Amino acid sequence: MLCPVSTSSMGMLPKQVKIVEVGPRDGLQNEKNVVPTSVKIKLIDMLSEAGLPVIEATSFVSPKWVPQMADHTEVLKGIQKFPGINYPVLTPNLKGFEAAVAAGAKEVSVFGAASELFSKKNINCSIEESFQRMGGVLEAARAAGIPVRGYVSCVLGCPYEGKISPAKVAEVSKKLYSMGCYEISLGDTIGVGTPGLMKDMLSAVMHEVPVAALAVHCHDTYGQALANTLMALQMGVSVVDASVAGLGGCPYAQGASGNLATEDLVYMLSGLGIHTGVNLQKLLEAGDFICQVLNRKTSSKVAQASCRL
Ligand SMILES: CC(C)(COP(=O)([O-])OP(=O)([O-])OC[C@H]1O[C@@H](n2cnc3c(N)ncnc32)[C@H](O)[C@@H]1OP(=O)([O-])[O-])[C@@H](O)C(=O)NCCC(=O)NCCSC(=O)C[C@@](C)(O)CC(=O)[O-]
Repeated sequence: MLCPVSTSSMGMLPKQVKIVEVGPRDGLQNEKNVVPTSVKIKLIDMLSEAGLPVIEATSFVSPKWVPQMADHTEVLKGIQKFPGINYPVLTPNLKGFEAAVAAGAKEVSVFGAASELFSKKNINCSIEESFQRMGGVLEAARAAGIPVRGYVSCVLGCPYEGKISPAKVAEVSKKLYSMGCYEISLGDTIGVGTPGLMKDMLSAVMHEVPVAALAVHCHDTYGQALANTLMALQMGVSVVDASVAGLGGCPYAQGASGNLATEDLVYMLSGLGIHTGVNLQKLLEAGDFICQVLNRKTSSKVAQASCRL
């Protein structure tokens, strides 16, 4: 069993971090070969066993756009629902929301972007039009008593527009928060950010949205995901998205690679004395399971190191 070495003081850090596991959705949506539904269900059940408090199970998007998520209903209905664990799903529009609710979803996420071009590529509409669409989902969710999380993509850079201004990220985040999203997840979709950029972006967003309602969602393309996450934690963020084995990538974000590996995040947080409630050993087993099925080497450094022990 791995034992992270504890550090002494790291300045202001949260005592507890909520990890949002996005592997079954963000991690698998970009896979070329169809991942069997039974494998997705087993992965989610193993992640539940590992104690992740939130597991994003699937997405109710158009199967023409993301074929890998076409089995959303079977996945959501097939998983074991552990008490105290949330299983949110992505819903881009009312059609997706209604299908998600019919399949038993108790929480949904809407997703927008701070980049016009990315918005167009990912959801086929402008940022302004996306507010209308998300507004429809939020209204229906409010009536049904379903909490909604909001994603903002490209917060530290866009594959099509390049640099994105912190002011634009703050504007989109403020809008989603004011429309009723209880939490805003800030996505470095293509993993180009560095801690300095994270600090500037978060400083701008925190003027508009309370830090308690913010989460970070870092991809690791340039190996910066853990450093960027630590910067966010030092600024008071206490919700972090991560993906088992570092799987991930958005099919509509050129150059996007895997997310921050959940195993690496748990190891770091444990070493900092920050509570997550996650059992690292069971998480490693879940990562090992999905990597074997996908015939893929894990991207988690902690998982790689644990194999050598
Ligand atoms: C939003 C749309 C649907 C617009 O797509 P569109 O083509 O503009 O939509 P439409 O309303 O014209 O519909 C086209 C067809 O799709 C169907 N359709 C329409 N909606 C649904 C639905 N919900 N479920 C099932 N089917 C649907 C609809 O019925 C119709 O079918 P047809 O008449 O041609 O047979 C499309 O662009 C889409 O599904 N995009 C999703 C893309 C996606 O999933 N991207 C990855 C997730 S975001 C991400 O990964 C980033 C994140 C969150 O992780 C954070 C980060 O890292 O930055």
